[in-house]
Amino acid sequence: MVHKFPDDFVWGTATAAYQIEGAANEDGRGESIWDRFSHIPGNVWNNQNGDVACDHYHRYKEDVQILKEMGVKGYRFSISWPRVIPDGTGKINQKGVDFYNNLIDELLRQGIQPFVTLYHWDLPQALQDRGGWTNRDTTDYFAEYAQQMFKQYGDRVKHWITHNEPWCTSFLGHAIGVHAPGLKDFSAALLAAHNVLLSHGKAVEVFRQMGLDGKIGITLNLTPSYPASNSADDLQAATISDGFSNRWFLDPVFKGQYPDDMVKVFGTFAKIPEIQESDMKLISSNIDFLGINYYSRSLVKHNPDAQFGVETLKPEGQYTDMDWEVYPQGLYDLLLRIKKDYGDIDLYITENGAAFKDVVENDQIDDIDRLNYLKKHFEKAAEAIRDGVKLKGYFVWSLMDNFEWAFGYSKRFGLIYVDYETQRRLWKKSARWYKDVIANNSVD
Ligand SMILES: OC[C@@H]1[C@@H](O)[C@H](O)[C@@H](O)c2[nH]c(CCc3ccccc3)c[n+]21
Repeated sequence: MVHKFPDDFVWGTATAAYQIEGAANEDGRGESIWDRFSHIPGNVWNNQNGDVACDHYHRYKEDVQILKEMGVKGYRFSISWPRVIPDGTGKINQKGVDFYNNLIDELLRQGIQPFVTLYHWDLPQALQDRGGWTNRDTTDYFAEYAQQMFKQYGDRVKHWITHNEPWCTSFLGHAIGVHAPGLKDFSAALLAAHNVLLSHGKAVEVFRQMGLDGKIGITLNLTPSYPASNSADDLQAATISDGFSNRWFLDPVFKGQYPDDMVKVFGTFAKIPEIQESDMKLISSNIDFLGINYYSRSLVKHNPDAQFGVETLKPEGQYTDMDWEVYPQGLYDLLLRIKKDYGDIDLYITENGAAFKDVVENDQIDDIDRLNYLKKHFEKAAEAIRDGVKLKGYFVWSLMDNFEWAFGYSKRFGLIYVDYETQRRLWKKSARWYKDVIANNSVD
């Protein structure tokens, strides 16, 4: 069966600064918390780091040429805050600003819409030294940074994403500790989450005050949670899992309040952040779209000995190289739920993709697992649109293989294979297939 997409559907690919740029110490770039974190032995697989990555800082024209050949309508990338404002506040680094000017101009020259993420986890280390996201002042530094970026690029960039995945910034970085800055303090994580959300609200306020034409939103990683049975205990476990993964961020952004059930759950063992009068109104400032990063689902059951009384299961089925279950139905269910529970707002899939082990033979990469993963998820997206969801675009994670955070370069998500020895880019089978999907604007 052929799944057709709307005429103006924005097919794209996504990347992030620290994962692809390299040039970590070049042209005045300041240190980020991921530079610091990745250089501490033990934090990243094989002690790898983003010093060079895909050398995109020097190869951006070649990479934009690949986007052009692929026929993408949009390209989602992030700005490295310490590359443009090395100390996080104050002085601008003109060479850093020029890099993104050149990238944006190159994209527009090729007829590709830039979708810009302001924060994709690479906080300037200078701000971390002052408390980072646990310091409320950082929300003002973020608003200052956002204002500078709107001023520099707002004439050409029409889609802005304030934050990529506040859940990861807060919980992976401050509670679990596997991401920068590597803290293991749940109260710090809740405070960081609040300040990240507040900084989002302050940036939206600045964007509106500047009267720019363009749209602004936020990207959340969302994981639909399913109960292992219909028992009251398992249903409650799924509700708690949904609260931790999704509603802790969706409710403030769209309803201007934290979910009561989760305040009670978290409050039994952690400090709920002080919330000032205007905070929730700012956090729930009207946005133009929601970016959704979807990868997989959670299947859960009640277990009194597990954290929050929730045990995550591993059902039979196919798994990616990240050990994430392949579950396309979760994308459909998630999209319909967002519309039902949070309103009929424009949605973009700002990330979806899969890591599988790639084998290169005669410069060919027959990544049929990745191709089939994407095909199944595209089909579910088409069904959601058919059933009334305002899905406006889809960005595949990722354009090319890149630095996969704590997994280093050991996990490949790219449509394009990167040979890190030579920096050669090779089209995988999935990239050629994606080119056809875009050209036909349909999946069959
Ligand atoms: O793990 C693949 C990608 C990352 O490379 C992106 O930078 C990041 O935005 C992103 N988010 C997710 C889903 C949330 C998640 C992140 C890290 C680890 C586990 C789950 C997957 N991904």
